[in-house]
Amino acid sequence: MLEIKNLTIIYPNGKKAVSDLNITIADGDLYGFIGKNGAGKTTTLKACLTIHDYNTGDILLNGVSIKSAPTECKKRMAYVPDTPILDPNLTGLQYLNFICDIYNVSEEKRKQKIPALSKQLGMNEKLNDLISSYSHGMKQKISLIGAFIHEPKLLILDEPFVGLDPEAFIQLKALMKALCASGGSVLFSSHILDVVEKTCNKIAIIRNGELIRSGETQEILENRDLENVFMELNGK
Ligand SMILES: Nc1ncnc2c1ncn2[C@@H]1O[C@H](COP(=O)(O)OP(=O)(O)OP(=O)(O)O)[C@@H](O)[C@H]1O
Repeated sequence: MLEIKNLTIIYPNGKKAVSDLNITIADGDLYGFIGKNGAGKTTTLKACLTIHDYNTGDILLNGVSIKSAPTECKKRMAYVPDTPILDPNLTGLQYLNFICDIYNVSEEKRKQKIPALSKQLGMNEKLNDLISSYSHGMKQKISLIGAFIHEPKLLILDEPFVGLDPEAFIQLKALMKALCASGGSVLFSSHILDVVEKTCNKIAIIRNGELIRSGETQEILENRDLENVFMELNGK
């Protein structure tokens, strides 16, 4: 379980990007995080990974502050940013083995998971190519494989569907659901409201750094579609 409690983040230039934010992601939750450009999604997600510091409030993973045990917490999480930064001089396979080394994934598990995930996301024939030769979507896919490969308890994804082809799009949704069904959880930001509405059991909506709605998808929708709810909550 991840608890974001009264989180406030102010950038050094004085910009308050996140203000007194509270979100709880329980085991099994597939949690969609939505808001307009600049609402504070990426800043919040990066804080969960200790990439960004926070001014007040706290973020707890299974009751432990990520600030007090950052390495332990990060071992249980995976993160794919909206634009993955990868070493262009590695092949896809070398990158995946590097990730497996960091997370202590056994040889046996690698042999099973690398081909399976690569096939699922359509990268099996590209693994021996250099990352420098990959398109944006391929970089996205290899990063996603690297995130799923060590079976994180919590997967955090920033705009994961951008740039994926339709098949990978469908497979990613299946992988996310499977992770949640096995007791893990996923928190992801997206501007694709249709996917959030149909995939997530919970949704949080942020505006100008403040949480304006969160909870069970069905309760938020109340028989409307998410586009209407989103527009209404944003005063449109
Ligand atoms: N390094 C920074 N220094 C100062 N302000 C920043 C910095 N990074 C982001 N911001 C500001 O913080 C606010 C939140 O930005 P953030 O990137 O978290 O938004 P977002 O919801 O992820 O947006 P998008 O949907 O466009 O990706 C914005 O007003 C943005 O301009």
